[in-house]
Amino acid sequence: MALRTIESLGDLSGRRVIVRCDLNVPLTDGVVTDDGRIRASLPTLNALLHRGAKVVVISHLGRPEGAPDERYSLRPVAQRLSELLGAPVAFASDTVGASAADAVRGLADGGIAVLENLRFNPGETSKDAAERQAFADALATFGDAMVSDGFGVVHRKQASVYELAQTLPSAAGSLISAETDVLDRLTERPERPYTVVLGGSKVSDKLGVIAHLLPRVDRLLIGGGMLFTFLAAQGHKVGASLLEADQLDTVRGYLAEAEQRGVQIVLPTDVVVAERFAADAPHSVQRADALEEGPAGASGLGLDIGPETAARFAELVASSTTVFWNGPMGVFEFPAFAGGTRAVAEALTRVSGLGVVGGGDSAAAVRALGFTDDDFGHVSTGGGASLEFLEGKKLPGLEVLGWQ
Ligand SMILES: Nc1ncnc2c1ncn2[C@@H]1O[C@H](COP(=O)(O)OP(=O)(O)O)[C@@H](O)[C@H]1O
Ligand SMILES: O=C(OP(=O)(O)O)[C@H](O)COP(=O)(O)O
Repeated sequence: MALRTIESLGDLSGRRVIVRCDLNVPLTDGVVTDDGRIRASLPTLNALLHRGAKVVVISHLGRPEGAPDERYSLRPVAQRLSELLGAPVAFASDTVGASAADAVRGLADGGIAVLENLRFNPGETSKDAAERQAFADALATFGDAMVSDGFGVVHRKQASVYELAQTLPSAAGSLISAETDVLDRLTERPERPYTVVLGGSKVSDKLGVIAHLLPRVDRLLIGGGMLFTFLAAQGHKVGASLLEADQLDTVRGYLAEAEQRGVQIVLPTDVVVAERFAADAPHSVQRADALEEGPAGASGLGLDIGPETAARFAELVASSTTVFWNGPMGVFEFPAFAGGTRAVAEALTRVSGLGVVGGGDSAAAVRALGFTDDDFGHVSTGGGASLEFLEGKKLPGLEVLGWQ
């Protein structure tokens, strides 16, 4: 069954419509540094505003732990949204309290408000379905209908993604429709060679998808934070680099299975190692199987794939017909550690078939490095969500909208 569309919700003029967006954008000192996910939300928001709906936007930002935390406030995001819409956007300083109720009550037809970060409330991410439902019920008092458009979060069974869509009449927005259309092409019959490139820092989330990707892909290139768990699994030292020590056996299992299936898992042969996590940290290129300790007893920190690896990855990406890439190859936010990410991004622009970059930080990375969305086959707003979609997994945030 296909996703329910906004049309299925009937006439929305004068009705309160809650829109679940993924406005989880990078911020530095309270300033939005990449507004890609806000821009991606505009088509649905504009469509609803033009129909005269009263639009109530909800989103998470970062991973606060169920309590207010000013560092993760959506206020700067509401400000940027207002600039992009060219219209005022009301902001509520809580999510289901008095400020939210006031903001929603004050909405005119065609007006819009953003409520504070959903994850300031423990019910949003609770493991307990009853707690999630109670939070969804509180949110539901602000809407007559709900549009789900936060593609980046459809793999999360969270109150605003799942229970809320069951509680109110609900439908998918145009971003979710567009994302599923493209990713479907990668799941059904990807043209081969099909390569997946993995990196980033959400290592434990992403190691899990490898088991399901192995039967589907021809090549898996491993960079970013997760490469060190692979190196450690092969018995190499990784200094103070990111490491999931309890995943070593699992990773050894992946390496054995890949060999059996004839899938190439390509690991870095060199790594850029820094003395500390800082833009100006002294650094050097080291062999991946012999990462040296840092000076004065300090352990070295692997912050990027090395130039030899970057060239190899670029060659393997550019010679593939279908590529999905999630997760920067290194700490691209620091220019000294952006080389691997730049090389893979450039190679992805040369893919003859479909080259997709997915993930909040990955999309931000390619834009920060000077690429535009038009340079790629598709830029997805979801990293983990795309990966789980490509695994063929049933995603709660899509199933609840009628997807099968
Ligand atoms: N070797 C590394 N060590 C620490 N962090 C890394 C490393 N490589 C990449 N990163 C970080 O990974 C982050 C992005 O990871 P992630 O959130 O998983 O990607 P996405 O949002 O695209 O799914 C970036 O902020 C980047 O600095
Ligand atoms: O940034 C996100 O995912 P991504 O890093 O996988 O692209 C989404 O906003 C989901 O956030 P979460 O991984 O904290 O649930």
